[in-house]
Amino acid sequence: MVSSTSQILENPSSRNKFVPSRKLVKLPAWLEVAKPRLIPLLLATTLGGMALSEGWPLPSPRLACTLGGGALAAAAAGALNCLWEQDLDGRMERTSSRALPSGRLSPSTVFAGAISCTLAAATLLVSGVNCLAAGLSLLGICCYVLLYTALLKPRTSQNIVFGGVAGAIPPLVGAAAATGHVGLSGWWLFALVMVWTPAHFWALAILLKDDYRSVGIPMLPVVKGSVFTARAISRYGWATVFLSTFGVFALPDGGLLYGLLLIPFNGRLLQMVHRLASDPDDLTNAKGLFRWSILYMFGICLLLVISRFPLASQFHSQGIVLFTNIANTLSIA
Ligand code: HEM
Ligand SMILES: CC(C)=CCC/C(C)=C/CC/C(C)=C/COP(=O)(O)OP(=O)(O)O
Repeated sequence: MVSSTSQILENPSSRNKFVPSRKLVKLPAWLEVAKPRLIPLLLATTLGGMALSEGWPLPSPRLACTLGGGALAAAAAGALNCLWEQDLDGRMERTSSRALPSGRLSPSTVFAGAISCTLAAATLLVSGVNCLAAGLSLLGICCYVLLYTALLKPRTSQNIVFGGVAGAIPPLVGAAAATGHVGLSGWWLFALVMVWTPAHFWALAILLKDDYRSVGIPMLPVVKGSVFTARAISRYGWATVFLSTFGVFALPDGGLLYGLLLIPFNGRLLQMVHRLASDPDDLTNAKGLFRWSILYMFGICLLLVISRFPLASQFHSQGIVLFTNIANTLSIA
């Protein structure tokens, strides 16, 4: 049975289904504005950027400073986004109960918290990691708040395609923390998060298009409709699958295990993308893809880390020998 978006939004319990952890626990206002539910996946992609580097595994103090600094930077970015959009959030069903529009926090308090988190992040990253990691984190904050939130989101239906650069920066921070520079592998994961973002968010935007339409935000489903958006999601879904396979070569070791374990993740992603493209008006398809998009990206980052285990390296070496022997046998036959 297909529910309309307004029915979904009017019924708070069904709305919570779209943002899985929403129903888990009511967060204190000062924590809520930091958008903490995004941070684990942002840190997972940071870890992925590290695992792709020769510097893996990082010394524990540097690892802790990178993840702590990244979390503080993401919290600052989330708080500044909430500050910038407090009026808009107050007019949208999904966000109207947030701390600023509901008056549970004052703008000056949120601004002071955001600046404090930014300074703490910069201090932690400069002292415990390096200046490149700190600079990239500050760039991430600027891209999210200025490029996406202020400039692109209210103006173009491609806002999340270009604004997605903000969410793709954490892998670069991880690579910079591991080696002091960003190599091709780090840019590969940056590109993968970029092409993953449309499937992740446009699936949610289909569910929330009435909400976005009511406040004049030109998300793609509002401007072009669900059918057009589902087709666009399909293109980005295939691009994500295609690009994800290059992780076999981006990894310094263990690429073979990554490539094998990647198959079910990509199979499920294509299945969810195809289901949505075949019936864009069935909101359960959009909800399922949104949820899977998050698990998918967590899965990719987990595979990258697992691929750096010694056992994965052994599996890779033996696999190469096996393939070489098979190729030699076939060339002789
Ligand atoms: C411009 C790019 C992006 C946009 C517009 C976007 C948008 C959204 C929105 C609107 C939500 C629902 C939030 C809520 O109502 O509480 C959400 C949820 C989420 N996003 Fe994204 N997202 C983007 C990129 C990312 C990136 C790069 C990541 C991590 C790598 C990410 C991870 C998540 C997670 C984990 C959730 C679920 C949060 C929860 O469980 O409450 N998103 N996203
Ligand atoms: C390195 C670094 C700090 C990078 C920043 C990464 C970051 C915080 C990305 C967030 C992406 C995101 C969830 C956008 C949604 O904003 P929205 O305004 O569309 O969501 P909303 O409507 O729920 O407020």
